[in-house]
Amino acid sequence: MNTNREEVVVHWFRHGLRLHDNPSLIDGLSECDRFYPVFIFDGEVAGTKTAGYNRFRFLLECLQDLDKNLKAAGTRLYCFQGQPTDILERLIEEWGVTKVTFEADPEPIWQERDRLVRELLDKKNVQCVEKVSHTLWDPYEIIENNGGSPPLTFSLFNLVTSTIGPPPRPVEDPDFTDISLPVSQNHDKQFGIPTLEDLNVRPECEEQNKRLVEWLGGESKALELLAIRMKHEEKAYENGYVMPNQYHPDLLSPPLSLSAHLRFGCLSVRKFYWSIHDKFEEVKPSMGAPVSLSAQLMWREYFYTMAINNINYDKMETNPICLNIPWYDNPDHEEKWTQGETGYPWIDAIMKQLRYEGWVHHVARHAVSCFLTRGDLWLNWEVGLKVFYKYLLDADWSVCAGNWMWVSSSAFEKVLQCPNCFCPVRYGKRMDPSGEYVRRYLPVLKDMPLRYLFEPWKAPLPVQQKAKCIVGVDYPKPMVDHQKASKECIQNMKAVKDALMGREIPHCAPSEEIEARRFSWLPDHTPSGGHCTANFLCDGLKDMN
Ligand SMILES: Cc1cc2nc3c(=O)[nH]c(=O)nc-3n(C[C@H](O)[C@H](O)[C@H](O)COP(=O)(O)OP(=O)(O)OC[C@H]3O[C@@H](n4cnc5c(N)ncnc54)[C@H](O)[C@@H]3O)c2cc1C
Repeated sequence: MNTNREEVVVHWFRHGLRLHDNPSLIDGLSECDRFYPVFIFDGEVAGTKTAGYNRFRFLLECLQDLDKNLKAAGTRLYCFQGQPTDILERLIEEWGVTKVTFEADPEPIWQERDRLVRELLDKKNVQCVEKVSHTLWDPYEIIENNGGSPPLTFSLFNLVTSTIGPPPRPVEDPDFTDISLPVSQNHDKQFGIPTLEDLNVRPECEEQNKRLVEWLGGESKALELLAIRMKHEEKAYENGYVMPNQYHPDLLSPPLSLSAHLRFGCLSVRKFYWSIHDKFEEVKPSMGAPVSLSAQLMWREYFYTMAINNINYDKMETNPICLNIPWYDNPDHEEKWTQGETGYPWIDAIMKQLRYEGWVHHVARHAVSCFLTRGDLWLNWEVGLKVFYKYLLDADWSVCAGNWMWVSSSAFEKVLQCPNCFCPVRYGKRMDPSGEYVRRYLPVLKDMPLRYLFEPWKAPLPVQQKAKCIVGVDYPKPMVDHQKASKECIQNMKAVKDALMGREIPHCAPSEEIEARRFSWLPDHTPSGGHCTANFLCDGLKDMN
């Protein structure tokens, strides 16, 4: 403890909305006399610039839960609105702040904000402590260990991280004892968490208020879900497989995903990683964890690392790792895709679930992103990215852009080698064999017989009449003919590929085909566990080589 001056610490929450495994918070509480936890709404923090209603609501739930947990520890969350430099400058004067701590925000879109804050703190002679805990490793350390640039392939990425060693284990829980935690009588009025109304955020559609699947933000919920998820993982390991959420895609049950909680940092990614690894060791002692055990978390890490020095990572034209593909410009098609009015029930159900609830399964994301880009509509992936940024609860600037570039063949694959696209009819039938998912999100088709559910335009008129759903009146006709559209896309892709022939492009890529198949979820099995011949794929470039 510094005996000469009172140590007054502000811990500035941005992401990392949790008390557990929070190294910068722990640092703030060590040698501290007076402590204030702060959150600043600056119009951008934690992705609020692009967030729609559901993600905003989720963020406020995270803050309410954080406030509740801080209250139990004897303090409260102090919320402000304004520019971080202005707010912090004011707090330095008013509270006599001597130290500011925060979790490093690894994405380049936050770098200018944090540079300005560091500059201010330096000028004011206030200590600044920033620690990495939103990712498993420090992305800069990975780049340094790869000779100064991000590893271009996923296998190289894994190799480099293995030379660094396993990620750090979670740190201890914070201890607030013997620290002055001032809270004013008027706290809620002065520093309370704003409501959605205060922030002028309203639902985009009425279904958002009667969601079928309830996603709740916050550390308490995240830890509860983690415990459920670990039981699910344990069962999978006992049955001889890993990555259960991907292995048996379940579109209907209550969600077991933690991606939104990871995105806001109300669950520590290191806690998740070590929970999985320790559980595997417990179930299969001395077997050695397979690489695939936490491969999904490694992809998250990979995309963060690839993006950290690339401010144009979410763009096509100015992004050095992204191929410039001459996509079509068709606002009418963009709108139909966005609204879930393509006339393909599998695609439309996914787009509705995305807008109503904010989360859709990985296979569903693949289906709609492939349909928008290289599969059918030949529209720029940036269009889809914007929609995902708005509606996805887990929308991460770098992870989302990375996945879009991948699916659209713009990066992260051996240049344009992806031979397949998904058939929006057969893929739907395969993933939703009972049709329950489509019926849940498209009630207009609830009485359509299963035989026609995924292609209702083929139903004879009396069948449509009986189902009270006339195609072209109650439900749209298909906006494109998939057979024709996908052939056109393949021709377009071939033209792009020919134009690139012989040019050396520094390109990010998976290590090999198995990995690409795993990433795209081109499975060997069906949701019900049976064998899958992958007949939902349309052959593409491989036929043309
Ligand atoms: C077009 C498109 C956009 C996507 N945008 C996002 C996004 O903005 N944010 C996001 O977290 N995921 C995104 N994903 C990846 C993936 O769909 C979700 O992470 C996954 O569906 C979350 O489900 P889960 O938690 O059950 O995954 P699990 O299989 O349980 O994986 C555990 C965690 O690993 C991470 N992860 C899993 N798959 C991926 C992946 N392909 N890339 C990077 N990280 C992954 C997530 O944090 C996830 O919670 C996107 C995928 C596609 C095809």
